[in-house]
Amino acid sequence: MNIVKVKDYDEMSKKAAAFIIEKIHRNPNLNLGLATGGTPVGLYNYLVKDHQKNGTSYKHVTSFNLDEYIGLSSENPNSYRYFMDKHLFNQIDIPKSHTHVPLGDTDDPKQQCQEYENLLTEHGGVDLQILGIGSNGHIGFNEPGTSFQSTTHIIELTPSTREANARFFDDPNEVPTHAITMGIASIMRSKEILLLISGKSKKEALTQLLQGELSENFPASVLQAHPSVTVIADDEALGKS
Ligand SMILES: O=P(O)(O)OC[C@H]1O[C@](O)(CO)[C@@H](O)[C@@H]1O
Repeated sequence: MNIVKVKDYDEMSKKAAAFIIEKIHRNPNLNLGLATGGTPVGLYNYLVKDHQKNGTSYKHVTSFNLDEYIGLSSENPNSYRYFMDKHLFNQIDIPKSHTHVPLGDTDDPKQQCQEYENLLTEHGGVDLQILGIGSNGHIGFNEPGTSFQSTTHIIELTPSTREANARFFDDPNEVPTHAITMGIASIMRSKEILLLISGKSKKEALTQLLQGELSENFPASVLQAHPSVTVIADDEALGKS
């Protein structure tokens, strides 16, 4: 794992944006894996600024998001489709038809998982996957105990994840109990991974990622076995401030 140490959230976001922009310039047809949550918001702001100022184009990029809450439609402001449209897709020139987020309000979530996994395979997989990490080590919504062999699947969110994500909802009881997430095996098939970690609340997770054993009880530990992972971590996550 290549560890890039930065001062703070802003520097992490800027570095991550530069990393992605360079990949898109090299390969305008990039298959880009995207994450939601608080961590990548600053990164997306920098991608938008760069698109407006320097004209980096996403016309030929295809995107795949990691996950979506079950039961939330794309019009629901808490859905990850809505989040992505708002923070990134509506502000750059990526064709909407090139953007993929699992459908959360489908009648058949199991079928949706299979279709999403097939879509990934049909497109030849993800070239560069952006990841955040939960305090309990989740990547995507793969909670502790998820099989390293898992492909896109339905997951029951842990109380700690629902509690952490309640900050985005008006009422904590509205946080969905289940989500569709790319599996660990789906994530591991990405050719390259960029993991962003910021803030004191992620310090233990980062320590465990770097020093802990490879275990399904800490999903992010699987990244130790991936050949091309870059981690951008700030001082607070590194325990330096
Ligand atoms: O960035 P946050 O909000 O701390 O969330 C951590 C991770 O958990 C998730 O919310 C679950 O998908 C991811 O989007 C994110 O990478």
